[in-house]
Amino acid sequence: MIRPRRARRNRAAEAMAVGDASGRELFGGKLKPTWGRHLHRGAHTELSFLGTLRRLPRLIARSVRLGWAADRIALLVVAFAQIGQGVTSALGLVGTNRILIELFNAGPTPDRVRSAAPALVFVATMGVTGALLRAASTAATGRLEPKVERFAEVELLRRVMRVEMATLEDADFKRLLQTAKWGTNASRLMITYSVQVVNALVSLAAVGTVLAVLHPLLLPMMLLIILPPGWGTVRSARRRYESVLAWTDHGRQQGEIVWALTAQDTAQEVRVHGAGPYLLHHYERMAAAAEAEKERLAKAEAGTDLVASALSGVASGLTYLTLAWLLLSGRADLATSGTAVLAIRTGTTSLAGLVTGIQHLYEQALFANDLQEACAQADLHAIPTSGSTITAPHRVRVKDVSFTYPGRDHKALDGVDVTLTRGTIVAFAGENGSGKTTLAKLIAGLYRPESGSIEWDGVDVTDADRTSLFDQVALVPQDFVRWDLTARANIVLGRPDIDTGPDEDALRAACAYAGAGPVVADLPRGLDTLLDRNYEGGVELSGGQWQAIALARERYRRAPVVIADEPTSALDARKEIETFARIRELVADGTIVVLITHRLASVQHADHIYVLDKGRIAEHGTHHELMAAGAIYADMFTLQSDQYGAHPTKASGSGTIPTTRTPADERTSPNA
Ligand SMILES: Nc1ncnc2c1ncn2[C@@H]1O[C@H](COP(=O)(O)OP(=O)(O)OP(=O)(O)O)[C@@H](O)[C@H]1O
Repeated sequence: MIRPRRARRNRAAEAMAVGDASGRELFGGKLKPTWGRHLHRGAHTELSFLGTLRRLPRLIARSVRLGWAADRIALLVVAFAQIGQGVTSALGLVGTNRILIELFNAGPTPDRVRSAAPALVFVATMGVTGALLRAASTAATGRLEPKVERFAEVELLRRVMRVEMATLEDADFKRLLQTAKWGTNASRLMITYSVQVVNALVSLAAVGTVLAVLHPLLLPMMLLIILPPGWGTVRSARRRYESVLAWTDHGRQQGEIVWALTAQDTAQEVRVHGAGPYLLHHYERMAAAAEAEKERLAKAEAGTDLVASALSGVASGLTYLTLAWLLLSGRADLATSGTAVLAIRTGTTSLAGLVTGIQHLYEQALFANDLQEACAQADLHAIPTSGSTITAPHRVRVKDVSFTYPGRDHKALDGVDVTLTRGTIVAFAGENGSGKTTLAKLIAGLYRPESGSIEWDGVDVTDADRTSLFDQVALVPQDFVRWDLTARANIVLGRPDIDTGPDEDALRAACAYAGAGPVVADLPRGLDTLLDRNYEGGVELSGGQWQAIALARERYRRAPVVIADEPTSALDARKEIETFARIRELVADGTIVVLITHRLASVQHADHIYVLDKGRIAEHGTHHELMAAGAIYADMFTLQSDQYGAHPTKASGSGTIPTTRTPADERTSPNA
């Protein structure tokens, strides 16, 4: 049964309304990302054909600049080959015209063919030259494109690597960076589309010149015939993009549901709470809507194509009628008309290439602009690499420092004063979120104080060459990196040396120090084992084993300031005690150790303890002094030791977890 048209339309509208309702219920509407390659997708559809044309010179100039920076020779070859192709194409048409003139002359056929022969050879030569130039252009473009992409990518990476942490955490910069990453591919595509556009322009110029020379009326005629298909191409392309965009927004919602139904994170609730059938029900409604939307837009596109083809056909008919009139009225000869038909066909193909080329070029340029903007922003917020040089410090002073994270309204640090002295352990204690890690990051030079100053032997960090500061610091951060690389690379990344490669002796010593020896010995390929089980031959380490590797990395770095933030959180009791003992040994050679841990049994051996509370230093002193004060630290310590069934008196301060005695212990332990 054939349904009436209106009924079919209603069915599609109904399916879309139902799908939209599902989308609104689950996601509040269509999912339009504000990042990445989706941001500018289809942006050219908002631009008129003339608007795009106006932007053309700037877009081409941009590609030329990129190409020039990446590979000048390849760029020159492409330019030469493109112009050459235009010239050969024009000369080919002139030659064709000559052949036709000779062939349409009066006289016996063999004579006419003979006199057309030189022109035939000439046209063939132009054809071969054009083919050679096309090949040269293809080869040079193939060489240029990846270089442009690499050039753009390396430019971005080099800058982002050096940007201040605070900038990296800024929401606007993050968004810009997401889109800019697509700019590297866009830079390559800009070359492709620029070549396409230049090729079409040169070809159109060549055809136009030949036609104008043949007969003044032929040039406007060519415009008449090529404009309708040009308009049709713009409209069709716009429709296609709209279709893709509409489908993509629906598809994205479906993608989210597919993920939710198959992911491990959601598996429990999908099963126990009955979330599975509910989500699948909405998935099916959305799928039906997406299909209806696709169908509707496909029909609209077909209609546009039909109108464009009809217009093009009418224009062609008019043009051929005009040609016939020129011919019959003696205003043009048969050879000129034949050449004009050939030229117009070439011109039509070129125009279609020009239109799509410009559209793509414009879209890619938006991504490339973001890349340029991200590079400029990164330069603006780059970590300074000039200024006073910082060397192994005797004293680091944090003076009245305050700091607020980007996008946060409360201070993470508020008027903090801390002193670190050579050959001592300084511990930061305090509740979760009190500011310990933030303070350590500021000391490591990862953030700049909002107010106050941090001085390394009197040199204000703000005026210093920050790379020289980083050189003095080794980190065992709370969230240390588990590089998906070999065990060797994981340790060597503590102080990578591009020129000399890994120091094997130091590597072994670092493993021994960190207790990573048995971990490495158990690995199938020892230090060369890949620590990523997603790949063949790769293994996954336990949390404690990873922590040993991170500690080995810190040791391999051998820096005069060591910042250890919860360095034993994943270790068992024995390894924890051993690790703290080794960390304490570091001070013997003058190292400054900043220790952050909630395990107060280990903190008690520090030379000085700073207790943070809501971003402020609430109290500080030795373990003994703080226990005697009977405030925050004493409460925390007593709470922890109570868990082990021991009740140290506030003044005695002896922990229940046995520790190894070190020179630092001798200086600070109340039991010494
Ligand atoms: N990258 C960040 N961006 C925004 N806010 C942050 C960031 N890191 C920490 N904060 C906030 O700054 C404050 C201090 O955090 P910090 O990590 O320094 O505390 P902490 O004492 O080390 O905590 P914990 O004991 O849990 O490790 C907290 O309010 C935290 O939410």
